[in-house]
Amino acid sequence: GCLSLGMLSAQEFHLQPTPQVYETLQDSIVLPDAYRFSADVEGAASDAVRLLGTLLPDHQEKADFRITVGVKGDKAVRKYTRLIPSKAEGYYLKVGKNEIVIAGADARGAYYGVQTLAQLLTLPKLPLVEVTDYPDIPYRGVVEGFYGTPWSHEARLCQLEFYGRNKMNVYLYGPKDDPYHSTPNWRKPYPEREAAQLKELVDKAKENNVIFYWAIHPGQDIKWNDEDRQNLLNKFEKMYQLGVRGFAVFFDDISGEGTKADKQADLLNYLDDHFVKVKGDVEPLIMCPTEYNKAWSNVKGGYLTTLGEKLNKGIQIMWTGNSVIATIDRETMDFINPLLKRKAYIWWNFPVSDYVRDHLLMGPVYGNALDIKDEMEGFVSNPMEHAEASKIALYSVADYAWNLSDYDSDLSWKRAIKDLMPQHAAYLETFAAHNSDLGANGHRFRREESVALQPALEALLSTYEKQHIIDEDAWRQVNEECCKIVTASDILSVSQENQPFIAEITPWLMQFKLVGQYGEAVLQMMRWAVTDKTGFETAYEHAKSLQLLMYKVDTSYNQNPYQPGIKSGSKVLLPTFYALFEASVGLYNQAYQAALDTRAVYMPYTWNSDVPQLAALPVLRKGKMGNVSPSNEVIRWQAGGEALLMMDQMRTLKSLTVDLGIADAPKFIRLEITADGQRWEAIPLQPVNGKTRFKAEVEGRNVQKIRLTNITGQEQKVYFKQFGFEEK
Ligand SMILES: CCCCCN1[C@H](CO)[C@@H](O)[C@@H](O)[C@@H]1CC(=O)NC
Repeated sequence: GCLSLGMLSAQEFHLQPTPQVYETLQDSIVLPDAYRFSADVEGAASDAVRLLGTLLPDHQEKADFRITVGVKGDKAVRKYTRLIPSKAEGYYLKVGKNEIVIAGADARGAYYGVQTLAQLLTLPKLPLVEVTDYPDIPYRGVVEGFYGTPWSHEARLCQLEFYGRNKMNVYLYGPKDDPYHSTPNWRKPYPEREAAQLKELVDKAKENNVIFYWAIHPGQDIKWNDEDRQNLLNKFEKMYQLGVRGFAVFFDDISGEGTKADKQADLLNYLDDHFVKVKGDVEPLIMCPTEYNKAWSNVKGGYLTTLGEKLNKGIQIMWTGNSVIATIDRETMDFINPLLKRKAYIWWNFPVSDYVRDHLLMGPVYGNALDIKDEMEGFVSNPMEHAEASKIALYSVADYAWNLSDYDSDLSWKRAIKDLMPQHAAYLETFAAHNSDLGANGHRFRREESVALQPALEALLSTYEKQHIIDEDAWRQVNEECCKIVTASDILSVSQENQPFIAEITPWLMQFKLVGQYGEAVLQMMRWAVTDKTGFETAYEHAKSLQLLMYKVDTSYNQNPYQPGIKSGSKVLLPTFYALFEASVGLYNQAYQAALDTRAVYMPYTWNSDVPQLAALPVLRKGKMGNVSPSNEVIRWQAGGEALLMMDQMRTLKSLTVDLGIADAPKFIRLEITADGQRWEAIPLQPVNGKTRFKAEVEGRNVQKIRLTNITGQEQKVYFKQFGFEEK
């Protein structure tokens, strides 16, 4: 089941999202167990009344305490009319000595007033308050629009409850890898089971006052003809019969015919005129353009202006910002709104991680401007495929979109963590603080990481590298944090507080613990590098073993074909420990005339050669790929000269490529592999591109070593352009 709201103490209590106006008197009441109730239960406040019913005991006619719930215009709240904000989804909430009043500007406003009361009721005593509240951004929520494993049905049900509690009113169903959402099966109705699940989601959304939008992604193969127009109408009709009352058409990430603005506009206007307007009880249509960010748009080409001019005014148009992954500011909105001739509906690509799948994005939501509440029609977040882990960011997106000017990213982040795991919040904060950056990525979008520890890490490293001395205060802080990391990882990994969440992050918890232990070992190495030879050597062995353990986690879990593996503390923490490892080994080697391997990152591959110019080339590993860094000089490869690539253990290969810059390499260089280090087998080099690149057929072969030998009996001049392989 989904998580219920944790009990918070009064002083750390904070309403979520932050209300526009919140007055609290220093007094509080104990809610009586009997109260008189007045509301138009059949009226617009029915959702609010139902939710209230789950929070309070049944009411009784004869009682002094009065609870009133209504929507502007209802008799029950007539006398509060001027206190109700005249803003969509606004509400007035009062907790007085003898009464509670919840008066909504509309149905959802009344519901949100009860959600706020629900939070107040988690306090030990109910404070006397007056809240006048409403959302800055009309549409706030989530677009499940990522590539990767779509969220499970259970995860979605939990999400919808979370949105209700956090006053998010939008969930857009659009998982890129759902075959019935996108090409080629968008024309087909959902099979029985999926249809039933969607209906359940629609009902759950309604229960939580969330508009469930079903999105279709037809652009890759849509034909601009009556047949496909009818196919789309039919599919929408099917979804309408399942209860869907919100529809979207996504034209993102497509190519070809489907990208034409005028055709897209005609289709959408048709759907608007012949479906949305005909039904009468369907939300305004949402569309995602093909040019959905500034970097990918060509204003002169007229795509955006065509949409802006042609699309019916009521249709909402999505936008991700100045690039696919970007924070949103005034300049962003000043660019796009005039082109669309309406306020853009922001599709914010965070915390989506489908382009950095080996990283979790658990850090604060920051960087979006606080002064643009009047420039956006909507603000929805595209999350990670990890539903529970995404809640930290989503909590803050809800906070931001409801009340921009009061938004505080760090306070919101801390509250999000407490909301997700009230009991183990401190441990989760340790984990989230160091698992927030994306690593290098094609979108060049980065996030801060290990912010609180950074000064100590920097002090420790610079002092040690420059003066070979230990900054004791920094050393202590870092050591304390490493200890917290190890503790937090273990406690979280067995926490029963939110098991679906722990299941999502377990591989990262394993890695995070190893990072903490590695830090501890490296700190010991620093301590003993020149003072305790055996102590250092033990710590060194331990650090090396931890490097191998981290490598094993990184190559065993989450082996997706995009960004395989499990990265943790990847931006600041681990790189600092690597640097301290190398520095301390350097000091030790100097102090004891030793030659310990200073390489910090576990490397399963070793390269050496008796060809002088080849010997020094570094070997690199990325996931399952290994390659020797190319050389851009002419290599004088002596007769019989060899180059050897050795694995730390037997490994199964998938492919191997060689390019020596000469077309007849097979005549000069023999390539051999061995599984046991004794028996070698020559593998023919087959031309790949008819030029100088060759591949060796090694698919499925178990290999311990790979050898390249100059068999011509005389020196050869070649280029070492490529020597790479991929493990299975
Ligand atoms: C080639 C696709 C690049 C951009 C794709 N972005 C997201 C980030 O990876 C991905 O989740 C996909 O759904 C989304 C498309 C998008 O941003 N649409 C407005």
